[in-house]
Amino acid sequence: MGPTIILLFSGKRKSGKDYLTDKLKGLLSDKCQILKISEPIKSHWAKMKNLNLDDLLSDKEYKEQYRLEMINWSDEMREKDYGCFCRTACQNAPIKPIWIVSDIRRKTDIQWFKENYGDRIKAIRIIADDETRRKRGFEYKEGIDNVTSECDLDDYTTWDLVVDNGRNGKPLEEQLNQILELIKL
Ligand SMILES: Nc1ncnc2c1ncn2[C@@H]1O[C@H](COP(=O)(O)OP(=O)(O)O)[C@@H](O)[C@H]1O
Ligand SMILES: C[C@@](O)(CCOP(=O)(O)OP(=O)(O)O)CC(=O)O
Repeated sequence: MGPTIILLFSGKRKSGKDYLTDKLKGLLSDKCQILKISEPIKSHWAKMKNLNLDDLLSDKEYKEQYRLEMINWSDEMREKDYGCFCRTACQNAPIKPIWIVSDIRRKTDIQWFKENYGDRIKAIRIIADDETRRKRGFEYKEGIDNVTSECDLDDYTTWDLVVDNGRNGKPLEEQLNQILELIKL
């Protein structure tokens, strides 16, 4: 059976993917499950390097030390099987009416979900101005912020919804209601 709708969230570092999806989870409660494509990547890295997985999964600075090597390793894996991390994230997920995937980063992520879940998916882009991102702790890094991991969806145009979570954004409640409207369609 699987979920009836899958919300795919994409956005640059510190745009607010985890923030908004956590708030959404608070509204949808046990009708939804948050999935992270980065979870299997970070689990592998935590095991390989004996790292703290909870800290890797948090928004702490800790994960930034390992981001580049996780990007490079995971890109090598995707070369062989572009949906490997999407598949792992989904196969471990409990079946709920709504899945929220909080960290879509590549066109191949969207491609895999379209191939496997068809018209049940809704793609949502979260944007935030650089000043706001910087206030949230973002620092531009060459080799991180100018590569596929952060840029592959910059030219993707067929979003079901774009949410501005920056200084020009609507109040949080309005942002969340826009997303909930997608679920009703
Ligand atoms: N609208 C907002 N209001 C207040 N704090 C926010 C908002 N959006 C994001 N944040 C905070 O900014 C930081 C980065 O947000 P996060 O969701 O972790 O970004 P991302 O997952 O896109 O990297 C977090 O500390 C989060 O709590
Ligand atoms: C190797 C990664 O999966 C690490 C992703 O870590 P997070 O999902 O924690 O990133 P942000 O929340 O945007 O800061 C990125 C990738 O290219 O797959």
